[in-house]
Amino acid sequence: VPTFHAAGIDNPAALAQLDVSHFEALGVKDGEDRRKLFFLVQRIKMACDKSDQTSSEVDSVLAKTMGPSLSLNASQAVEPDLDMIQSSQSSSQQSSKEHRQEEIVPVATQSPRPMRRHEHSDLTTDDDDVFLENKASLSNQKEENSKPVKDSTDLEPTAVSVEELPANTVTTRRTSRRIAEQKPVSERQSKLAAPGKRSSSLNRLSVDTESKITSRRTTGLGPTDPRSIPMRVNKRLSVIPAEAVAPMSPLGELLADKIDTKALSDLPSVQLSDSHDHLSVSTSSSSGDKPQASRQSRFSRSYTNPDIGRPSLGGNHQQRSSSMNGRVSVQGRKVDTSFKAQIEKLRQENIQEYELFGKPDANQEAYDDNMRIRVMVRKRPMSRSEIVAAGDVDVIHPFDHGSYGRLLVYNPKTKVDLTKTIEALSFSFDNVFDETSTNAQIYETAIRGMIPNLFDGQWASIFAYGQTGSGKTFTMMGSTVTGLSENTFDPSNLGLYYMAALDLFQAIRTPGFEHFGIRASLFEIYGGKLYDLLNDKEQVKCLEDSAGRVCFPGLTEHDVYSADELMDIIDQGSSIRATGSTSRNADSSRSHAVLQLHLVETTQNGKHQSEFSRLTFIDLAGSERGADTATASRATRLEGSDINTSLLALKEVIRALATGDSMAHVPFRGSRLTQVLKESFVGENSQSVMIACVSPNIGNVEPTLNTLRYADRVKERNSETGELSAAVASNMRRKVNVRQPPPSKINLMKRSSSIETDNSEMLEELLASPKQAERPTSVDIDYSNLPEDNKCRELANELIMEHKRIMSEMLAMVKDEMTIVNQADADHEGLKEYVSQLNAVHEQQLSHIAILREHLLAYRIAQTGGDDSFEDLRD
Ligand SMILES: Nc1ncnc2c1ncn2[C@@H]1O[C@H](COP(=O)(O)OP(=O)(O)OP(=O)(O)O)[C@@H](O)[C@H]1O
Repeated sequence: VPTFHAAGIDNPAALAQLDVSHFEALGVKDGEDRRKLFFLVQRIKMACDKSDQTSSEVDSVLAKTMGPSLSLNASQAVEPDLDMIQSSQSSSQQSSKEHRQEEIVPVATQSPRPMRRHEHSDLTTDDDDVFLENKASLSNQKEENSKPVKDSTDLEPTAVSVEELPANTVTTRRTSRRIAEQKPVSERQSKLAAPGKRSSSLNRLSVDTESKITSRRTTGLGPTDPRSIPMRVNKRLSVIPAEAVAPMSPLGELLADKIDTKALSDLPSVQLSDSHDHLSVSTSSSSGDKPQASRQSRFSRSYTNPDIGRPSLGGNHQQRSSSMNGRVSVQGRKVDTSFKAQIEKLRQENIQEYELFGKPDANQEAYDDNMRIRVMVRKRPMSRSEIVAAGDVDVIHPFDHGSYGRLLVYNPKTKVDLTKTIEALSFSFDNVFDETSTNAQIYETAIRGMIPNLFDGQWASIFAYGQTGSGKTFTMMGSTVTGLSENTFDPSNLGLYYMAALDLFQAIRTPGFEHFGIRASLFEIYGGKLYDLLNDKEQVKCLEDSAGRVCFPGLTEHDVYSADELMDIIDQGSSIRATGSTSRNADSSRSHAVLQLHLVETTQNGKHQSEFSRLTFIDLAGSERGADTATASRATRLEGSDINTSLLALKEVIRALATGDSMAHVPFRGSRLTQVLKESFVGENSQSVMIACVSPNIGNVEPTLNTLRYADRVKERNSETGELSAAVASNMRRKVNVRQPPPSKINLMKRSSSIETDNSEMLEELLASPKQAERPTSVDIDYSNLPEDNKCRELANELIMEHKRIMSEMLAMVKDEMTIVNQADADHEGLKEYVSQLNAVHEQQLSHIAILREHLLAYRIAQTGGDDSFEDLRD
């Protein structure tokens, strides 16, 4: 701080002009310190830009951020206020009586109005003290009060004669009559205190040094008018050395240590910003689903249009300009207050910060191929119709931080006073992809690494989730349904189906792996029923055998011998997939499409083929909101309800998978979708990738947020730091457990410049990596060898942990239930949907309770040796 002062940066406005690029020159080497300075400067700018506020607010911001010691030039901050008071006083004295009547409204009838500049004085009152200290004057007032007041024109202003006051006193302009009128004393005084309270920020740099001011009536009464109201005034810091007031804040000390005086003094002289926009730090949170404490983003800011809902700046503005040595010119400029302009400004700031502090290290290990569940978000480009309809306002801002990806959503808000603001909500995922990303990049990042694991007997599944029209089918199928159309062939945007098939066929042609073959089946789940898309939409059953394995009697499996052949049959099947129209997508997929690629192994005698592993792609139906289908037919709305139920169940299943909860208790029966996918999840080393697709335009911000919250629930990364939640972190990686020697070398086809990695290296690494310790699940623990006490303790711990987990699940479900019940309440037409949704919720709740009861009973049995009257309620 002294360094700043020495360098001539002696007021907050000047400090605000320090650009982040200066910090390094100032010798602030540490990235974290630069980040803090960056925020400090933003906040100072914010305060400076609030052009109808006094400079004291800037001091307040500084005081909050760095401690009072930064009020280097507090005297400067005071002077303008006194000037203002004086000028307002003199103008008051000269003004007409009518004018006074207009301005000075009796307290009792005073209506709320914007505070005038002269009222931002430093007055605070302490009701009790004033009351005690001024009994005499109060009794005089009572006498005065007892005199009838004829009408408001009787009121005369009590203005303070500034000339007669000592320096450093602050005055207020009020009528003694007004003060004394009708109100009890304490009430009056609290009214009087209001300006001081409202401008409490002005007092932040003050010390409680008492002085009295003496008011006198401008007309008739002498300087020692007994009716004058003495008040406690906070004397400004200008007369007190800053160091004497408060110790330097830790950040202030830090900066004082780190800033290089010489470098600072070499800085070019700074100019004041003339920006109108008001930058404020938003405390908004990104997700309604979970605790919000960690949700505030360091990028989260909001802009407010300063010109709406504010009193006119007028002369006060001029005052501010002069108080800043005349270097501010903030009047008369047209400010673009549109959402687009505000978002653009935020975007630039966030890019700047990302460049400085968030960019990943080039050497940073970005991808972990052994991640069990990977959640990624893909933003699609703006479509032409969106550009026309929404004016090209892009609200999604992805940032790649290497080991995780972050995404800001600029959520537009219009307040009741019509002020337009942007709230930036932050989310973190394993990876985020911007609108320039290609299917090839997504494949390379998340899917290619899973292919060798299939030859290890592991199952894998890939989901595309998102609002209708957000790009799920584009991601799965490619740029033109199959990606194979000659007209629009784009090798980087071939579908994930196709790219995976290329790798698989390449692998099974490798010598030593000829005994493997590929079969494909394609079906859709529509309205809780399964239809075979490769067999004229014949209905297929989904049954569980006695061993709990899910089978699909009637589902056709087709031998395929090349990627192109596979795409041909997918193309045929997709053409009969159920689609419908919603208000958002004229060709919306109304079903979940499931493509299963079975890796089959021929037995040694060559007669039998058995399934060795499976790669499943699920192109989920659009995650509809009620609003999307509000104008659609009843059948469409019923479809929507079924889709919602299955997606809800899927979320819970994937979450259970991510946290490593015992698969035995996962509510697979919550929906047909999860029942069908059970087999893909239960393998302890199975891997899943969720690709959440989002539309970038401002009109879709609400469904986009819903998609992100859905995806976020799976891993619950810290929205700001990207850190994984404890539950997920311990179960994040698959346990490498090679049962089958993988292909010694898979020569993967090179399809485009962006896919050139050879998987053989990855496989070798995988083989070399030590086998991870098995993490027993609750059902795996063998308690028989533990001493009784330990066993009980273990079980009690388990019970408590499980109880906590289930409580949080239940809370999330209650939220979902609230949405469901409110919808039903608002729309009695949709009762059938409501009943089916409620049923699904109950099924899940019951399954949670069953799990908890199991733990409870296990504990009780261990505790009592089985001799317990505890009722088994599970049935
Ligand atoms: N990454 C992208 N690049 C270019 N165009 C895209 C991209 N993603 C989607 N699109 C285009 O957006 C439109 C909608 O995409 P798509 O049909 O894949 O949405 P969807 O999420 O599958 O919708 P629904 O759930 O209703 O089936 C299509 O015209 C598609 O070509």
